[in-house]
Amino acid sequence: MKMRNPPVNSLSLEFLTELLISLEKLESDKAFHAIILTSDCPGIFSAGLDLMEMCGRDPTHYAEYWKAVQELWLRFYLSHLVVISAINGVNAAGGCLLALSCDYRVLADNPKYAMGLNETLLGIIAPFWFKDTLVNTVGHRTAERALQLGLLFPPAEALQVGMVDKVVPEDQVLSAARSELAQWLAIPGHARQLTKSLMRKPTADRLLKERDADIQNFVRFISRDAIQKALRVYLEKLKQKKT
Ligand SMILES: CC/C=C\C/C=C\C/C=C\CCC/C=C/C(=O)SCCNC(=O)CCNC(=O)[C@H](O)C(C)(C)COP(=O)(O)OP(=O)(O)OC[C@H]1O[C@@H](n2cnc3c(N)ncnc32)[C@H](O)[C@@H]1OP(=O)(O)O
Repeated sequence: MKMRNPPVNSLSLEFLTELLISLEKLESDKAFHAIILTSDCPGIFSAGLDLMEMCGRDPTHYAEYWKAVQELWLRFYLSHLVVISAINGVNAAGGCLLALSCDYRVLADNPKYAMGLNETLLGIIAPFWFKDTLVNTVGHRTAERALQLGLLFPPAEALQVGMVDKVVPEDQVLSAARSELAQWLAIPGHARQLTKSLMRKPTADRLLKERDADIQNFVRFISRDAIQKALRVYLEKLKQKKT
């Protein structure tokens, strides 16, 4: 699955919906057993959630958007397919969440390709299920520091803290993901799937039990004047970077 939403693969409502539909199609076709998730945007895996979806819109839109974000995470996190990410670019916040929801992560060795949950740098916070997904991957202490500081880890550090499983030269990221896949596909499918569910269901259930409350929290939080201002300032900084 090659993500293509130029220029930065931001996860707009439309793009989230496309990803969901693609995932559902693959999952319902018995011929498919695995996905390699990668990017078609040079140097960028994903810039995360689309800030334009969270800025200057009305509460109904925020609620619809957040429901789609939840849905995408739940579907990827609990997918019965083997999902491996071949991370071939910078990968921020919501994009990093997507990679963390995969079964295995290969990152291209380029110092520009940092990844992490950097929400605090924008003046927002990573929701509890983003946090849980990170804790499940790197452990509590590393997650606590990374989340508070909004750290984006370059490849060597991402490997060291366990955010990714392998770092390879840029031109080998897909072939490394394919080689890894062979090992996962050699395991009897039902045993692997049940084990994945055993490991992940408690985390997913936390959100499933509070889905509506989580949407309301998000809408309340993102609608605050101070948060809207912080997002506008961040977007402005991104634009000014060019001049
Ligand atoms: C008490 C509280 C209770 C409950 C709380 C409940 C909920 C919590 C609340 C909120 C949770 C929200 C969680 C949010 C998750 C996210 O994912 S936020 C997004 C974070 N992403 C980033 O910080 C990355 C930002 N982008 C970049 O750093 C860079 O763009 C890049 C390194 C990815 C690429 O750099 P360049 O190649 O140099 O490209 P440009 O920077 O010039 O960008 C091109 C173009 O794209 C626009 N853009 C970039 N990122 C985004 C984005 N995420 N969304 C929308 N648009 C983006 C950028 O502005 C440029 O636009 P133009 O200038 O060309 O118009």
